[in-house]
Amino acid sequence: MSCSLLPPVLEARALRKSYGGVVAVAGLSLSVPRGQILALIGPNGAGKSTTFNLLTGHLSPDSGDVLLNGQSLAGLPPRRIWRMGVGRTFQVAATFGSMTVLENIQMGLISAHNRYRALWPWAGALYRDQAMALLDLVGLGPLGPLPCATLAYGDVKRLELALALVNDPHVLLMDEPTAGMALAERESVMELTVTLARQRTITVVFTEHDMDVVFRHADRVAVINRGTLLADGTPDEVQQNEQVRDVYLGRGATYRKQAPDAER
Ligand SMILES: Nc1ncnc2c1ncn2[C@@H]1O[C@H](COP(=O)(O)OP(=O)(O)OP(=O)(O)O)[C@@H](O)[C@H]1O
Repeated sequence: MSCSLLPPVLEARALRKSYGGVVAVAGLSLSVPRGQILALIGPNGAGKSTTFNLLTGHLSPDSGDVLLNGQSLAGLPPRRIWRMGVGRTFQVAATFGSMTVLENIQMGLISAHNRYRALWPWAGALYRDQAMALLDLVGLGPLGPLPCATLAYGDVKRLELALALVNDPHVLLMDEPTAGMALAERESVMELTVTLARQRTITVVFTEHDMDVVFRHADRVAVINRGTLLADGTPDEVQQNEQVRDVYLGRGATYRKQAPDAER
């Protein structure tokens, strides 16, 4: 996908953030066009999570700005940014274990529609059909009545993906979406994410330590090192970048856009 011809949905402009004496993000600029799937990679401590938290408003930059569809998000609280269409999933899934799978999605929809005053059990009827449709979308329809705490880890990540869709986001930020999963599960969750993102033209930015996942699914890869962009381009360009190979990927590594089955 060509980056330059499409207008950016999300833009980071010269972002800087320090924690005391530690400079975590050191003047980072990045522009993400509509519908693109961008992987943000880099060594431990490079500044990926801090960048994510700056993009979602969970952290305020020391300087610089974040723009959504050209509008500055400076000073806006995370909830407001979420309402503007920036969804997020976390490294550790955030769900209510004591509620059923279906109720979790209903709670998300109630929150997205600002219906907080609706009290359970009366609220149990609210947004049921929409919640079921979202569960079906991520393949969890039959598990709707189960307590969330009983779900397998991969299903919790699917539930989290459905939860991220309750406010119909333009942009989805995913912090290590496949962390802690077995290979087959990683592939299926990532394929589902990409399929849904393409169907709904959602722009996805994800961090990931599994390079097979990154190079198989990303349209574009941005490499962060010491809080700045070391490289930014197509998966092939980034893979062939000498500096990236030295600092992060290693000299011998090659990753392909190919299904794991085809490699066995
Ligand atoms: N709350 C904090 N207080 C102090 N220093 C922090 C804090 N959060 C992050 N840092 C430091 O900022 C730098 C960037 O951290 P960050 O978590 O953004 O990197 P990362 O690329 O996400 O790392 P990882 O891949 O290990 O998750 C690191 O040096 C880290 O130790």
